[in-house]
Amino acid sequence: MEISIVGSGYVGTTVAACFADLGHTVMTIDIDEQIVDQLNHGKAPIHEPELDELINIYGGNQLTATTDYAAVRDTDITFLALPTPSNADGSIDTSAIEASARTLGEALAAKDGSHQVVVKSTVVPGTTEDVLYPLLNEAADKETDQQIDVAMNPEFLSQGTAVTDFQTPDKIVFGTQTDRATQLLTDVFEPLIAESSPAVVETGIREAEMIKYANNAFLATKISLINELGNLCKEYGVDAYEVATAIGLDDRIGKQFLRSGVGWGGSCFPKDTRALIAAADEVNYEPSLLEAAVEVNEKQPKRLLDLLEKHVDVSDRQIAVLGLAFKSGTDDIRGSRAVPTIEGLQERNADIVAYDPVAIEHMRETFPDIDYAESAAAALNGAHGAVVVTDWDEFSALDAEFDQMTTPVVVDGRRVITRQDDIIYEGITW
Ligand SMILES: NC(=O)c1ccc[n+]([C@@H]2O[C@H](COP(=O)([O-])OP(=O)(O)OC[C@H]3O[C@@H](n4cnc5c(N)ncnc54)[C@H](O)[C@@H]3O)[C@@H](O)[C@H]2O)c1
Ligand SMILES: O=c1ccn([C@@H]2O[C@H](COP(=O)(O)OP(=O)(O)O[C@H]3O[C@H](CO)[C@@H](O)[C@H](O)[C@H]3O)[C@@H](O)[C@H]2O)c(=O)[nH]1
Repeated sequence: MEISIVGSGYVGTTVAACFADLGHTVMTIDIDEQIVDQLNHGKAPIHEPELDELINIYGGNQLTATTDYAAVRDTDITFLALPTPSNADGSIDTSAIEASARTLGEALAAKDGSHQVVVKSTVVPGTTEDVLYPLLNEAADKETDQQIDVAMNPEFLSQGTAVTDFQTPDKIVFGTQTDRATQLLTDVFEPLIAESSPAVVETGIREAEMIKYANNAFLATKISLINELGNLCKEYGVDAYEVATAIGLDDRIGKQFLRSGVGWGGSCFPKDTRALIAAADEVNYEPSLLEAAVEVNEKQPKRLLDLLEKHVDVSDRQIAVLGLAFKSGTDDIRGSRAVPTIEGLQERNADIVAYDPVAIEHMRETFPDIDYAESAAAALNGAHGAVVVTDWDEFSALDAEFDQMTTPVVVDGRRVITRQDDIIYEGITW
């Protein structure tokens, strides 16, 4: 099929590459000329395992990029992968997706017949039908029988494993209002369904929008619950990871997302939990549990620093921050727990030396005035203490590097450090 995708960020680029790999011809549209240029030259604009290879194969041929929305007219279906960031009150800022819908509608005015638009962005229930549908159709100004149809197909990929997640999903959700939309989406995903047999959920548009938020709210709350239990375990001298492994054997609980630590970050959990809380406020519902999940999450970086301060006065002392990305496998620092950790260290007047294998350049934009090291070893050399914020594999291999610290105090927020002899080692929940 001929598919267009508007927005070439983490979701848009991954989906574009994977659709091309399924045999479709893909046209991507973005306002950022540099991204467009990179894609056309076979280069991935973001750091994501396996993506470079796919973009290298398809970029510039089966997958082409442009800034011109007119390109959508040559395609059968358009996916919107635009950002939906937080407003100050936590609600979603739909300005980018609304602006895009208007431009898309205007471009589709010159297309004969109807067109299928599918929202992949995370939007609160009602956005697709009540906001985007009218915008698209007002801009397109088509005959009644040629109205642009909308559908919602939420995305569940995780950064760092985006390509694999997209190629082997647990489920695919089609939120539609017409049989034609369901059929078109089935045609798009048919090769993937044949290959990996995911559950296919056919539902309404509002349900699809809510499924995405419910999914993320559940996972974020699950981590906050294990963090709360973990904090309690630590007080009792109990290893939270042993407890988590045992409770995870109960199928009703499940093994995944039970890694306690310095908390959840990323571009989705913080934004989506806040959006759901703000949406609840709109309908006068008080989401106490979600609010508590956020509260627990916000406290974890402080707990990490309190543990550090148990052993070392950080003021005017070199403190190593190991890991800046919000999780391993990505250079994304959005919502990273490294941000409040660094802020807390700054408030305590520490001399921060931070290291991450791929995310330093992004963090430098947020914290231009702290020092960055080229390796974990360099960050640890001479440090009075270290905090581990991201679960990069390479931190597990650290050993003699700790001997180069002035005082070897290591507070692990992710349970990745394996050397624990002859250093002062604290796990956040163990
Ligand atoms: N990042 C994830 O892991 C993930 C996973 C599932 C769902 N989501 C959701 O998907 C959506 C996109 O997220 P993302 O992380 O890919 O965002 P992103 O910020 O990485 O990418 C968005 C892209 O849209 C482009 N853009 C902005 N305005 C535009 C316009 N008017 N026309 C064309 N292009 C425009 C930007 O230049 C950028 O390249 C969000 O709603 C997010 O919540 C994200
Ligand atoms: O047991 C765990 C699992 C994760 N995390 C943290 O939780 C955050 C989010 O991790 P993860 O969910 O793996 O990454 P994301 O890329 O943010 O993916 C989430 O957000 C995406 C955007 O909505 C969804 O599509 C995915 O399904 C959902 O997992 C990270 O800071 C992790 O360190 C923990 O602390 N403990």
